[in-house]
Amino acid sequence: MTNTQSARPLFISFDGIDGAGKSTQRDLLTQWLTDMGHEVVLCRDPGTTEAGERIRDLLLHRKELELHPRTEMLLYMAARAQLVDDVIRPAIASGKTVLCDRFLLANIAYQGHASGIDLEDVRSVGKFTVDHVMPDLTILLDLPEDVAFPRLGKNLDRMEAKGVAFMHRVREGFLKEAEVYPHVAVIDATQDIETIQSAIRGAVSKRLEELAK
Ligand SMILES: Nc1ncnc2c1ncn2[C@@H]1O[C@H](COP(=O)(O)OP(=O)(O)O)[C@@H](O)[C@H]1O
Ligand SMILES: Cc1cn([C@H]2C[C@H](O)[C@@H](COP(=O)(O)OP(=O)(O)O)O2)c(=O)[nH]c1=O
Repeated sequence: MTNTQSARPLFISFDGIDGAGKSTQRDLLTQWLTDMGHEVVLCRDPGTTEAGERIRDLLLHRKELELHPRTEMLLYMAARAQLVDDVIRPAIASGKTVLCDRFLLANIAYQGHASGIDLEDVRSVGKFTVDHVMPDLTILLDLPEDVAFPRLGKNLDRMEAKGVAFMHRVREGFLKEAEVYPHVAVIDATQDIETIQSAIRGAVSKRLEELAK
């Protein structure tokens, strides 16, 4: 692979159930991509923009507010629309590589598969929301909920507080979606941090090669 090919800008999202190790792996991948010549922009969904961070606070930390599943789904979408327009699209346009903690796939798994919103509704609002900006690659960190849950500590946010049975449905949802959602690499996240990172680097290299063709 030439340097030009390896530094081709990419949009990569990380997903998986809570406690899967997304932030740990994203930080390690940032280092590797930076060494390869990528200018990396980090973001999180929901969040990153000022509006998005306020929506995130409402969604995850204002647990006293009752949110209907449709409201919740739309708030995640609203935060994402702002993130796409303010951060992701401009970063891609200026040749930067974007690593995003979660993206549309999480909406489909959490609010669709696990909370019961019609999947076609989530997909169609999602299509409108991302407005053609989709990840080149989604890293899906897969592990059983009873391994991930104890990693979460005591202060559970609104989604984590839904419990282990909910996380089981989220995991099943992610795995089903991996068969239809574009360019998902499912990585066994029960392994040690270095082994997972090397599997992720393998998936990124493979995708870079495909895109260079
Ligand atoms: N492969 C792993 N094995 C064991 N513990 C891990 C692994 N990856 C991450 N952790 C730990 O699990 C916790 C959650 O990891 P984090 O990267 O914050 O996950 P997420 O961003 O998916 O919530 C952290 O304490 C982290 O050190
Ligand atoms: C993007 C997105 C996230 N979520 C949930 C998944 C997580 O529980 C939560 C975001 O938290 P997360 O990204 O796991 O951050 P942290 O590591 O700080 O807890 O929001 C949805 O339910 N739908 C969505 O569309």
